[in-house]
Amino acid sequence: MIRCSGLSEHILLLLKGFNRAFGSKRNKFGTILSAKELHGYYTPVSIVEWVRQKLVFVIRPRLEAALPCGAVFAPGLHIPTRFFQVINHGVSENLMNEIRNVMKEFFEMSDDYKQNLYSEDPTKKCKLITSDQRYPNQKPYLWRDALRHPCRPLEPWQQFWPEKPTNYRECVGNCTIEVKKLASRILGLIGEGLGLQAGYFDNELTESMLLSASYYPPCPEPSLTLGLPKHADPNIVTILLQNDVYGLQVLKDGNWIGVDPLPNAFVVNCGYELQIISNGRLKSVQHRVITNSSNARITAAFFVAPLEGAIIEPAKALTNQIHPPLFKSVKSKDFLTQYYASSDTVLQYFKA
Ligand SMILES: O=C(O)CCC(=O)C(=O)O
Ligand SMILES: [Fe+2]
Repeated sequence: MIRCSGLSEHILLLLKGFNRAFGSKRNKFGTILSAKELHGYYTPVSIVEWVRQKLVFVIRPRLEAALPCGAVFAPGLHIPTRFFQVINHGVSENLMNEIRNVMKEFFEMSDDYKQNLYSEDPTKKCKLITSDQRYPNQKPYLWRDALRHPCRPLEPWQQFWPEKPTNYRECVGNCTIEVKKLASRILGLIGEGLGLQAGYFDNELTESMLLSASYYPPCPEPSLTLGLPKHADPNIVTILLQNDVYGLQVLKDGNWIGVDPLPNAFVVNCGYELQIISNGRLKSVQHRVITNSSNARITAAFFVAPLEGAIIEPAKALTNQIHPPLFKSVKSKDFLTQYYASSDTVLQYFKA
């Protein structure tokens, strides 16, 4: 029987047993662990108080190119590594609330129901996973349940989505359509900023989408856990819906920077495959999720991704004698296989 990250005696004892091995400090947003602490799991190291800064660009009405997004991705400019949030993005507030509610209802359903969706089979595409099962082998302890399934193309997959809550399929289906439109607009701007032909991404490069909905319950020992460890996403772009609970952090110059939830905003970040296509001009940023002891955090990450057979390679328009391709061509499917084998070092395998 799974017990989805809800506290079991076992976990509580285990956590207490480690006696704050991270030795980390809290600020009002939860526990901040330094990069060094995370590399040396369980090794008490000096405490570094990370100052929380904003690393957030808000794209104002209708994502127009003249506004901050346009500036960030303007042609010819050095394009910095960025996470940004979009507001006024065209996805209705109602739909955003509905998806938050449906995810909350799903994760709060009985374990008996969720048991049917739970799987540890890495080849299974629609499944619920939980960190509970893997205690105590995780370093650090992860404190998250996640429901993952493809949501595009819709037809073959929708039948495997949860049947309950009863509006789950309709709500996620509608949200998928809207998020895809938003992703196309953002990628249109990114393409423009990179100097690519219009519609560069409107094809098999963005035809697939995976939903990963995460539930981070309150954790009695946030200093010993993470919701998600440090990682960078593999795909083209990720569009993330958060509830109002803080937890996402981005690694910038060795510091973890908090990404404040803005009401009804989506967080957008680029993945390694976009890094390859942009020939290194865009970077897939490392991020992680911290836990807190008082509020459940719920997010829905839509990973916009290529079809399995799509070829990922630096765009021809971005390479020449002065800027040779930095990466080899690779089928998206093979790239992902390598990512899941060694996510931190995956790009090294495809260096030209
Ligand atoms: O839940 C979050 O805030 C981030 C999720 C995430 O980074 C991921 O699923 O890759
Ligand atoms: Fe991520």
